[in-house]
Amino acid sequence: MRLTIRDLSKTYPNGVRALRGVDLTIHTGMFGLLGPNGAGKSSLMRTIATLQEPDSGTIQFGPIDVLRHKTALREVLGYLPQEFGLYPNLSAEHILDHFAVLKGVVDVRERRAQIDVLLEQTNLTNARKKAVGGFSGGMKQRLGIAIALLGRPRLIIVDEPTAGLDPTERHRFLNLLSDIGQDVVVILSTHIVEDVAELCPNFAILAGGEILYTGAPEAGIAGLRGKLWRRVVSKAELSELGARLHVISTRLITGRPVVHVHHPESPGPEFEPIVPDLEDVYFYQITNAARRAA
Ligand SMILES: Nc1ncnc2c1ncn2[C@@H]1O[C@H](COP(=O)(O)OP(=O)(O)OP(=O)(O)O)[C@@H](O)[C@H]1O
Repeated sequence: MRLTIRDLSKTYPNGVRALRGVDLTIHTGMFGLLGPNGAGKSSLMRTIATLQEPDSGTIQFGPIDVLRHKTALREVLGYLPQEFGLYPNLSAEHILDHFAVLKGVVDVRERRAQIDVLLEQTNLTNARKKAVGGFSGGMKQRLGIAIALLGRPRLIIVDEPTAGLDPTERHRFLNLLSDIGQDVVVILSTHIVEDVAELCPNFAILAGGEILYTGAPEAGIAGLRGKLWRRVVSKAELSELGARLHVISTRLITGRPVVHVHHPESPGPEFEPIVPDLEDVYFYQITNAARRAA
């Protein structure tokens, strides 16, 4: 199954252009959608999930024309939104049962079987009878993904699922996602570059409602090889450097600013070459778009 998005645009009534001619082709497996706050990620996820209408454009999932046949899409969709509420007094098992009915899993035995498998997969079997009000953030997210997986969806959308999770829970969640993403389309929307680097064979960078890059992480990294340089600078030098060179990021390392610069050859003897990573790809694309717009 393939998800094809063409020329998708959305302007909210307050004039914010959240999506500007988005084109994306997403194949089976894990696909990362990276972007800063306000990039338009949730707007895109909600539109694919048929929860809001675009102004123009098309979305095709396999044989389904998503914007015309919303019910057909919903039947194959598992969606974990950025924020979701759960009745605190109900048990995980009870909540899953409730959502399974809503998803159309009407046969009791089939429902029980799916719930057992999902509780096991999300490591919640021991907590199945506990009220979810007492669940940790990680447990709630795992229950969220279990709910999203009910009814065996073919398209799974998870919107910023690891925000607020501690490293152990984050890894547990990411491992779970990568297990799921073998034979279905999984879109992981996030502003955490590491999540994409660890999991996604393909990804896109969205900013200001536009796709800035789409491809494999390694291809993005290869495109920067030999063109990135670093230097420790004084705080006073920062703005002068920024005016002269394409500074893609500034990090404080033990309190001293270290700049990463994009340049076809060494910008000077004080600079040393660096091996690019996905974070550099992300910052390069974001700053490049800002420079084009300036
Ligand atoms: N219902 C709405 N009405 C008006 N503006 C909106 C609405 N929803 C989102 N926006 C605006 O559209 C832009 C894109 O927002 P969106 O939530 O899609 O981005 P995002 O990439 O998911 O951001 P975040 O990572 O902060 O959740 C932002 O400027 C946001 O303020």
